[in-house]
Amino acid sequence: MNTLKASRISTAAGRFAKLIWRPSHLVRVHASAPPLTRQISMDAQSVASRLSNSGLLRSQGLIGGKWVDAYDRKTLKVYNPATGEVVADVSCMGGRETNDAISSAYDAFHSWSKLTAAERSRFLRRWYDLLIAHREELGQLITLEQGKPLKEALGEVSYGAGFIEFYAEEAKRVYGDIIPSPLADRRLFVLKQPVGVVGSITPWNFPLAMITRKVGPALACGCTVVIKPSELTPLTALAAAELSLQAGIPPGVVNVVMGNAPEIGDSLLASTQVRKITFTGSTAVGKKLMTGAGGTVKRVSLELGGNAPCIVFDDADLDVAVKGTLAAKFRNSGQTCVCANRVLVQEGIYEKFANALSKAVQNLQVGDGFTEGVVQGPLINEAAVRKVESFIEDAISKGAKILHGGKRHSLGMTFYEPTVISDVKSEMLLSREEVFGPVAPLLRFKTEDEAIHLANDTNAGLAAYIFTNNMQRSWRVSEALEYGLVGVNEGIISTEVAPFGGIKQSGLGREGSKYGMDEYLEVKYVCLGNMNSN
Ligand SMILES: NC(=O)c1ccc[n+]([C@@H]2O[C@H](COP(=O)([O-])OP(=O)(O)OC[C@H]3O[C@@H](n4cnc5c(N)ncnc54)[C@H](O)[C@@H]3O)[C@@H](O)[C@H]2O)c1
Ligand SMILES: O=CCCC(=O)O
Repeated sequence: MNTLKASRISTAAGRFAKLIWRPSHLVRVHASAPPLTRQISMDAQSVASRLSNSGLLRSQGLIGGKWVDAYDRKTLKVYNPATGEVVADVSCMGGRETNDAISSAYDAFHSWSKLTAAERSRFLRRWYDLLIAHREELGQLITLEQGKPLKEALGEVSYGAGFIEFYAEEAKRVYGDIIPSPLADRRLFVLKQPVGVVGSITPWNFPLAMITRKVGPALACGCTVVIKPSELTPLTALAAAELSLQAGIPPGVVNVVMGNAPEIGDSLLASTQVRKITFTGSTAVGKKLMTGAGGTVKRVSLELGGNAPCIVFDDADLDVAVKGTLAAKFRNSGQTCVCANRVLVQEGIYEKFANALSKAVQNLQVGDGFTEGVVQGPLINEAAVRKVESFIEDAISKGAKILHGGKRHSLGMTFYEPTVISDVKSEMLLSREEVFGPVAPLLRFKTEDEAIHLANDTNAGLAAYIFTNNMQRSWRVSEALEYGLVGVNEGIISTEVAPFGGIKQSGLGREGSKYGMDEYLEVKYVCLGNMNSN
């Protein structure tokens, strides 16, 4: 049995919370409440049995406030990627269950949207409190089905719950407008109203936060939701949904279906009752959904893949650049959409930076996310490892050199060695596509203009990072980068209070912050005429 130290975080001071990544973990730190530390001991099996006793290990879908099996009783298996063991059999649903979930959400919309903002806010706040009260179980569940180290998983729970807290507050700030009328006998108003039923489709890499980032603002605005989590990681979504019921959120406001993804997606797209699709995942699936939404002219928000450049200039502080790159690249074993995908290094600092990064990467401990000290978990599945292998083979065949790692880890399963690879060129797969694994490819550049050109030479436009001590350069380059998010001398920039989203083929719309509310609101213009009559 492993002994593990988990950081426990107070629920106070949420607004001042920020995400940080230390080589050893990702946690959300609260300004006024230092984390307490306590010992917990566990292995995957004892975690599963404890979760089962807590009532949070659910295996059925949630439709209209009831836990239901797939109508044909089919199930699908959820695996622990660190061990290959089956964690649970969950309902494998399809179109019929999705249609019922949509009807439940549609019925619930009429009453939920009519609550006062303060009432919806209180429901969300109670949900947030429960997510935080069950932080440890939720963190364990994330590690169990997704594989990330427990400390990172606990960080995700705080981050994910933060969206519910933030939007509990934001619910009360949906303001309309009064427009000065061009005609004396008219008054012009703008109302903001909820979009309606929202279909929310999410990936496996952040099993909680990618859901709460959508559902928080949707519920705050008065919308109801049908959630379709990834089939690889449905357990966290189901546990969060169970807590939404415990928070008193009325039946039908939150529904969860999972199983046959294309069938569920098609039902959501075809329904005229679903007024919006919000999707986080690959660009390929996002494009399909965007096309499909055209049939019923639904609103669409898309958070898609990235190809983040991390630019290290000669004038950067070497330690800051190495620490920031390590954080931006190796968080969740390289499996985040904002992970640095290409590290562009100016020629004057290239050798020093390559050596320092390789040295730092040697210290990243790989293993089961429940083992103390582990900072790199397994990749999600065999296909993910094969993708990394093929990208490395492609790069080596075209002249790149491995500085550290470069192969499967001796632990087997889907563990891959944290890798630094130099002499990467822009025509290699590592530069063209998202590797989604623990590989830092180093590319050399000479001038600022060349770095900007290389960085923008992609269809993606999600996150970019710059390391420089020159203030003017940091402004110039931030403005020139065709990306939705830019980190300057910082490798972890996500927080619920700031807008998150991409441009170009990385997506449409923003999540988090006050801007995240607009995605779930319609603007209605009301003209009040004949004002001069008695
Ligand atoms: N921009 C962001 O905020 C963000 C965040 C996390 C992940 N991502 C991206 O997600 C990708 C990794 O996640 P993934 O492998 O789960 O992506 P994916 O596109 O394969 O799957 C995402 C979700 O879509 C569902 N899906 C697949 N086919 C579908 C269909 N035809 N109709 C409806 N739903 C369908 C999946 O079951 C899953 O729930 C990466 O490209 C990553 O960059 C982006
Ligand atoms: O993988 C995408 C989300 C990562 C984040 O929110 O920082």
